[in-house]
Amino acid sequence: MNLKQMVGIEAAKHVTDGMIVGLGTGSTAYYMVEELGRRVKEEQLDIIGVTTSNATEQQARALNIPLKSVDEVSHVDLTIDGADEISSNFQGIKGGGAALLFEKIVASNSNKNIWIVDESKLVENLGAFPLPVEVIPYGSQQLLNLFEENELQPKLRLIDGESIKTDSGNYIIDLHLESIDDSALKPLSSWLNALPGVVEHGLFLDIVDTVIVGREKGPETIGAIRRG
Ligand SMILES: O=C(CO)[C@H](O)[C@H](O)COP(=O)(O)O
Repeated sequence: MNLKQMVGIEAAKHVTDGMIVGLGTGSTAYYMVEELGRRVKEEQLDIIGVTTSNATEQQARALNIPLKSVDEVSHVDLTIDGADEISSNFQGIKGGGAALLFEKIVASNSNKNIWIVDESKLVENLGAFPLPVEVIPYGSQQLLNLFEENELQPKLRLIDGESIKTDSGNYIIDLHLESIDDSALKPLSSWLNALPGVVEHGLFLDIVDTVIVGREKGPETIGAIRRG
């Protein structure tokens, strides 16, 4: 079993009958969704899933996990998702899979958030992983120019030479920050949120409660972290 599968299965143990569960996106969350699908089928686990991307929705539908949109539920009990980097203060970068907008909406409406990662995702300070910023196409060149002026080394994310489109039809600009001190995260988040054309960014601050880390010797659960 690989480390992503190990943490996916471990996290699924936190899901119990009657829960409304946010289903994350990515290669680690994939295993958690597979395990929930297995439990729905084999153990008649009674849950409602709220997906965070078209890809996860497709996977969950194929597994016959009952689904509702985030707008059809009163709350989400628990969301389980992957992450790209987690700092020593449990702040995170997400969006490597370009699903950050729906992921943040679902996470922000969840009573509890668990992130599942292999140990390579744990860092002292965020920033080695490029920070994704979701922007609407109109005016995106102006945002690229602004980020360039601010020495954030922006790169429009491309696939086969074309701008990738998120599930909402937006572009992703990746910022290359190298290392961001935790004290600079909130000002950076506020600055990005205030820019016209920016829809969302991949800084997930004070959101996670528990992290399950895949280590060679077995899964390790760390946290619980109180939201700020
Ligand atoms: O934020 C995400 C998608 O937008 C993913 O959760 C993140 O990129 C981690 O993915 P993986 O588990 O494949 O490493």
